[in-house]
Amino acid sequence: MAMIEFQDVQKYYGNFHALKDINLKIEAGETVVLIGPSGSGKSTLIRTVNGLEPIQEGKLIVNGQDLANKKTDPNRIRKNVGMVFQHFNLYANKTVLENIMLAPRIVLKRPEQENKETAMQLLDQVGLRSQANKLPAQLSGGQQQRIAIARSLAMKPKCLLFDEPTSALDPEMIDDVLNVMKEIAQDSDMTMLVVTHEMGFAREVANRVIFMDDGRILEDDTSEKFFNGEPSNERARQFLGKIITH
Ligand SMILES: Nc1ncnc2c1ncn2[C@@H]1O[C@H](COP(=O)(O)OP(=O)(O)OP(=O)(O)O)[C@@H](O)[C@H]1O
Repeated sequence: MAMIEFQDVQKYYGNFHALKDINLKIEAGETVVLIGPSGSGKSTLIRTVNGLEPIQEGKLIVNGQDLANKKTDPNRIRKNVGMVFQHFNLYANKTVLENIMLAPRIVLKRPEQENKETAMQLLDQVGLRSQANKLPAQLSGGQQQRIAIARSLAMKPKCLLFDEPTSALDPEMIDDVLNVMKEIAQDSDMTMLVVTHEMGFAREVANRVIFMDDGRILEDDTSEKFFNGEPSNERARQFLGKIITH
């Protein structure tokens, strides 16, 4: 069974039709990059996957559960589906270590010693062990985002969603975050769905590239075909031309 499956999904904000006829299947272990112009529905789509935005029509099956079914508890989905946001969303008054240990302690009831060991291993993985006792505000944006990724990984999710994880960062911080994401994609069997404008990452790391415009998926290709061939959709071609020349 696919990790994520949209079947004829429609999403409205009031009268505004934000996601139109979405059909999409993402298999476990895939790394999929979602691109498209501002306002095309990328964030909305990714936020439906862990129930942050409800859908109005269709089926959305994530890790075997249908989010369109009112009986499905989004918290059960979120145990297995982590999310990394543009603005990190760390707890400002808790240390780095506490940020990472909090959800496993409360949600998974992970024993304290094991929880701490896992958190320290994750800090090693993102290169920030020495920052364990700092508060988020004492770190750079790039460091905070790597902590946010470690925090998501601490729940041992099957799937990670990234919503423009580098777009709030100074250019010199971006590669550190992308490198952590690349390692996760290459060294684990995590399913990753990433909204990003970083085409180098898309080209190098993604299996698939999905192009959205005006609430619709207009192109869904292997990254090889998307970047080396030509997207068959005219708007996708124009978009690609613009971002690669700028
Ligand atoms: N909470 C909301 N209420 C009403 N309209 C919304 C809401 N969130 C998003 N929208 C609208 O839905 C459309 C899609 O927005 P979304 O944020 O998903 O696009 P996006 O492709 O992620 O854009 P960007 O690249 O600028 O972040 C936009 O027209 C936006 O104004």
